[in-house]
Amino acid sequence: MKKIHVVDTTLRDGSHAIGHSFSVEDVTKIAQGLDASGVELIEISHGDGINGSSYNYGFMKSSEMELLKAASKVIRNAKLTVLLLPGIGTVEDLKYVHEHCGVTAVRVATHVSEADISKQHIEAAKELGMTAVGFLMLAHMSTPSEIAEQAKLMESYGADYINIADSAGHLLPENVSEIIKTVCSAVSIPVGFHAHNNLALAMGNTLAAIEAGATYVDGTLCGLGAGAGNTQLEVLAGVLDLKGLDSGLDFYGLMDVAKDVVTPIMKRPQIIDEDSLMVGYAGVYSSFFLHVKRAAEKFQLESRDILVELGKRKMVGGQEDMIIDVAYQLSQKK
Ligand SMILES: CC[C@H](O)CC(=O)C(=O)O
Ligand SMILES: [Mn+2]
Repeated sequence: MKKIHVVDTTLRDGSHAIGHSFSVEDVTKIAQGLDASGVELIEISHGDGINGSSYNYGFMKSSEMELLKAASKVIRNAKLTVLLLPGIGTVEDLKYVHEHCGVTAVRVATHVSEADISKQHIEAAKELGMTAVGFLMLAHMSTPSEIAEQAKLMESYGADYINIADSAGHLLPENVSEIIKTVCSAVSIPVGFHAHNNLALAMGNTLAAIEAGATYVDGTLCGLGAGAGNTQLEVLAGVLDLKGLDSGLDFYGLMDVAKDVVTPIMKRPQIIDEDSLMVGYAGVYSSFFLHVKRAAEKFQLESRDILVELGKRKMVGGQEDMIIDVAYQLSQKK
């Protein structure tokens, strides 16, 4: 039976969907449920990675360190993981969460064409004895062979696996297949995939990635995540089982945590509304979703007009402050 390693990012990507407002109690219950249900890596951070709590990205309700410490007390088997975007998070932050918060894995995320900025963070993680993952964001913005070159760089820094992120939820299954196949043949480490559901393709694209050779896949309980959310973890557990793939997940256990713990925390149903559909269609970073909604309200614009403009300008993660600028410019033209 083919082994599929499942990574949960409810407590990281999911935090984009609830304005980074997880409490210590939420994290404790969710991490405990995920660990007991066989999830291998549990990612907990601000939605934009460690140290993301700021005016630009949105402030967290509870401190990241507090949340990580609470999770590390209840996790028995899974690797407590953080996301780190070089420049937002630093090597010092990584050392701190490793030494004081029980973090044993890090996913170092860069824009799809900027793998070179992950070198010092991946190397530092390996020196600390941690699992290090190279995470390439906004995969639709590069060609499969360009992505493979970037993946090779991350492999050369010591990454244990490469994760390809369809951050805008813009890729079609055929695109995902081509990217994953090309990356798998370029590197000799495992390849993973992170989907967003803006075009209702998160599950389909995750299966296309597995078919093409990915052995690590991301999911979130209730699909909680940026834009229309991520691949719904409890559904994924059932689907992998039906496909005869070994994920080691407890399907019923995940359904219970989703229903009893995550659903009551959700601020809105994780659906594909007009705004998230346009995020996917225009190829915009899913994490921009709530920032755009707020800018649209402020300048009395339609979110879709802002999103199309952001797509045209090929805006990338880290340019959240530019959303207000673009909205202001559009309001002046009106
Ligand atoms: C800002 C980090 C980003 O949300 C990482 C991620 O999940 C993605 O690129 O999809
Ligand atoms: Mn994401």
